[in-house]
Amino acid sequence: MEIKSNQTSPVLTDPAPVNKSRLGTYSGLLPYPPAGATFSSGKYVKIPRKKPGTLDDVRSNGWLDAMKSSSPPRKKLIKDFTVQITSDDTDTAHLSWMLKYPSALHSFTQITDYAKNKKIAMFLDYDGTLSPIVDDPDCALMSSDMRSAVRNAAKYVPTAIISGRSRDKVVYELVELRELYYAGSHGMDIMGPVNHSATDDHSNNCIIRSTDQQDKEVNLFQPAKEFIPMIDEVFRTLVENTKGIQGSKVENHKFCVSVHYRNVDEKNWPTIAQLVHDILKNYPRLRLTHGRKVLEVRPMIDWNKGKAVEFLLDSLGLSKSDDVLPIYIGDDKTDEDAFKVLREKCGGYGILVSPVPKETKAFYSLKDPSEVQITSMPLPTSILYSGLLNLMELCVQVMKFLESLVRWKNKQEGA
Ligand SMILES: O=P(O)(O)OC[C@H]1O[C@H](O[C@H]2O[C@H](CO)[C@@H](O)[C@H](O)[C@H]2O)[C@H](O)[C@@H](O)[C@@H]1O
Repeated sequence: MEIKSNQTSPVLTDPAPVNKSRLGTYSGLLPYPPAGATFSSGKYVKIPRKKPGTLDDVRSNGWLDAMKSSSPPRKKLIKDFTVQITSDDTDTAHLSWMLKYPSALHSFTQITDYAKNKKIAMFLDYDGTLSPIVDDPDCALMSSDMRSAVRNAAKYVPTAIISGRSRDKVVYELVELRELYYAGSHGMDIMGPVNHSATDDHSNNCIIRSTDQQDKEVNLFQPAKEFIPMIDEVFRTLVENTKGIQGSKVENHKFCVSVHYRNVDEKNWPTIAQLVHDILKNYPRLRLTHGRKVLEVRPMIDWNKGKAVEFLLDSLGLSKSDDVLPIYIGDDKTDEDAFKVLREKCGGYGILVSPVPKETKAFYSLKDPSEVQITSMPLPTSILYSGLLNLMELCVQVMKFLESLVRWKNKQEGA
């Protein structure tokens, strides 16, 4: 991947035709459909509001369906999961899914055989991968064992965390490991290594040469920098307007905003969806994506976790060789962009962390292995146990994978 020196921005920040000359072509960026709008610079209380829409808006554009399918409510999942595991149909469906996306742990030898004589680069998502999905996003902590596993992996292979959260939150509050590279806000805020052989990267105005806390030279890449005031404005509007919706939570990730509805009564989902929809009408340069019980508002730029992987591989000097094996572990829709890049462009492996079969661009999967144990328990106990296991076990599998990798690397280097 090359950064062209004659460009001012790698990002499609303004789709209006008059600004086309500002559009960069970072790694073949393609424009999003024109939105033809300008930045609103007013304070959130002064935003000229378009007429609020009707709930039909969010029904007809599919938002509600996407919200309902964005990870089933935990109790329902556990119940279905527990009841269904005795069913032959589910077993068959699951087995055929596992044939398509085999367990990364069971296939570990196959992976390492392929990795022999290659440089591995490890990319990890945070929520649902390194920490279990919990009701309160502020309580999604990674265990100290997981932290050690990630730290050890980073001793052997360059390791980066690519999260939807703000980079600062992930680095300073959640992960706290200085030896990693980080991309926050779904890849729109990257702190990565300086690739001295890439001579022209610093001429791109989205890249700022900086130093990290250990005074190490780093590159800061923020392709949506000009959206910061807009995102802040939308954040404050959303906080204000969702005040009355019990259980809702809005997070500001600097380059994107998350509107959580995990703890909102399902009968109020249409209201929260419509509210976000109405606000977005005032910001045609922002778009919405769906995560796990979360609506994510982000700039309409052609940048995602997949592009972030490409950018980091390039920064690491690992983008142009066949002897590189990038591995990406993630659980969410936004991770699919990275799985796709690995599968189609980088010759790497995506690993999907999921308790249920899902369509994915990943190559391998990591799934809760505890279902066999819990069938033998009486139903209420099994529901309780599977709840606890479900929360923790997926992350434990990720940890086991990282530990296996470290043991293998260790052995290789000792050999
Ligand atoms: O890319 P990620 O690191 O996976 O971040 C995606 C979102 O993760 C967080 O929300 C999700 O996890 C929460 C804690 O388990 C959960 O309560 C929520 O329902 C999930 O959507 C984070 O709070 C979001 O801002 C991220 O976008």
